Amino acid sequence: MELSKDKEEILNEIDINKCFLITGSAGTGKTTLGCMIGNKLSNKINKNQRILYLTFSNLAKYQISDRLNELIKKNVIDKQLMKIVEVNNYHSLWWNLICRYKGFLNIPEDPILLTDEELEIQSQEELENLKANLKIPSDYITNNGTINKNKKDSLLHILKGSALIYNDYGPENFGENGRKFKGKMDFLNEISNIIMSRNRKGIFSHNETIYWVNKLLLRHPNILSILRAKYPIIIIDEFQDSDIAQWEIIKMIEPKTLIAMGDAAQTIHKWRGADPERFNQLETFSKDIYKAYIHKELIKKHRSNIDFSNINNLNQRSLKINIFDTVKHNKAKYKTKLEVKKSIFKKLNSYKSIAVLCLENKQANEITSFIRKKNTFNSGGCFKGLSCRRIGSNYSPYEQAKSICINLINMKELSTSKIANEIVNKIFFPLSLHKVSNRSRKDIYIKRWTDANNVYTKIKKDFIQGLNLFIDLCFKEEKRNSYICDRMTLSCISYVKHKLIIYSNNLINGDLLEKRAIINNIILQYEVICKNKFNSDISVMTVHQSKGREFDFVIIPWFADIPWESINYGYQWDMNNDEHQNLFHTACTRAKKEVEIIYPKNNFAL
Ligand SMILES: Nc1ncnc2c1ncn2[C@@H]1O[C@H](COP(=O)(O)OP(=O)(O)OP(=O)(O)O)[C@@H](O)[C@H]1O
Repeated sequence: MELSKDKEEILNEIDINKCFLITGSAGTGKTTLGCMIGNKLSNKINKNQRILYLTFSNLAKYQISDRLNELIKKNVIDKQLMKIVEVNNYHSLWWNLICRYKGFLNIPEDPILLTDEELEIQSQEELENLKANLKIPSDYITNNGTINKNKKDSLLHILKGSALIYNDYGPENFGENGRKFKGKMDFLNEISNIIMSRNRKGIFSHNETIYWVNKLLLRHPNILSILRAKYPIIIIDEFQDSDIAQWEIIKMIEPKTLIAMGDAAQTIHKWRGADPERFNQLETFSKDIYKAYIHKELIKKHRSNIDFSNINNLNQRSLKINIFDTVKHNKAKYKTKLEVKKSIFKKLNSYKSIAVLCLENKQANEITSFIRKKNTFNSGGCFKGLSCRRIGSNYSPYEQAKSICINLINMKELSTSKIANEIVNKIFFPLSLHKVSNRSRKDIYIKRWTDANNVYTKIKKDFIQGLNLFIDLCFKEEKRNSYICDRMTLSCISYVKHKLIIYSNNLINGDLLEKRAIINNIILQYEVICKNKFNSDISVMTVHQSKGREFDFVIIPWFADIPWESINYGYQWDMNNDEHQNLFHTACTRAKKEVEIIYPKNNFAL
């Protein structure tokens, strides 16, 4: 890989005890450069230390691991780097710390993380209790005594954990979500107590983990020192999206060398506290700590020769439909889905990777089902069903299977029972296998726990039979979430199943490194097979989930200033809102070759 001059300069200058801010627009190679920086600094740490490559979400974590693998394959970086660099996201890092140091936090049980569904049920119940005890501020209650429908979501939102950090750092620092609670500190305090008592029983949601890590590090300087010693070098990707609480912890760790990378134009988490002001805060912080603070701007774009941030380079397709006419909204939706599928068919053979990027999950789910289904028309004729991946969905077997493999690589001990635990936890996360009492879960969860426990026991007794049971449960989960199991899904799961069986046979012989290499290979082959087998790689996701990814062809459906669902409900593109401008910019710049935007006549969002 040829290095542009700007990157060469950075790699020459990079050294320990320095703080770097590397900015650059989409596709200028920030993530790639982060991997190379890790490579350059790898000889500056000892064998017990790690370079922490920190990012935002699970999906972004996989992106970085993929990039590392790619660069190893191209011999740009050393393959030993996989063992030196720990790629992690904020949430997992916090969660690992809580699990490891639970005793210091007075958390008696083995802590468990609630699933989204569990958290929803739990917070609904807590909201009802608050209402029954007249603890909800009057402006949330309507004249007939019910909770205001529009405000209910924000109440549930703080009950799901955010109240703790709003209470600690001030709600005004957490974007639109937090600002709704400005001036309501007593109420936030009340909710924080509810959440804390839930946490003290060992039950958590991701949202409050950062609060506990903050307390842990403030109260136990020795733990902070351990962390500081373990991660002398921290590289942060997508720095523009970190919130104040995340930034405070990085400042506390105060790594010897800090490298932050970002692009203000891709700030898409303002609604929850992201702020490009972080760039200035980094500079201020670095002054007293580091030998040097260096800001570099990457200029050369590698992803594409076309500037997709320029509206003139986008193909715009107006649907012959006027939403305010006699036409039903459902018909508008149907036409959009049809248009998306038509575009995919047209480009299937020209482009290797195609992505449909939506504003919201619901839209992405509907489009996924439509693409996977066979569609027949009244006028005769039909569209056949196509395999496509729904990236970002919690239970997508494709992502599940891949994350299982990645987790296997990261496992310190490799034993059958570890693998069993890992697999079961992935699917039935967070139902802790030994700790869940019948009283602590509703019937449906007890049922799922029983299923999980069966897989666990089976895998320990007979690995292959256990895996079969696991695969069956994957399908069951897939159906529960009403995604159609298509050829791609089936093929992915059975491929991983097959490879895991081979892997289990290898468990008997070979050393740890060899085993890790085997799994590493599985992931690479898995990706290649999926792409080759289905000749085109079609994925559907939200724009948020597409962060850091790239595709030959990007389709943005329903780029309209009215919501997808109906004109009174749902989420709509609002290009007067700078966060939406950034989202649109992020979506368009995922493309390497072509972008197509589809919208109903007269409702183009720009
Ligand atoms: N020095 C280089 N030479 C050639 N190609 C490169 C180079 N650096 C990066 N690329 C390629 O350019 C593309 C974009 O790189 P990368 O994802 O690292 O950019 P980025 O700045 O992190 O993008 P984004 O901000 O959109 O996430 C990738 O396909 C990568 O392989």
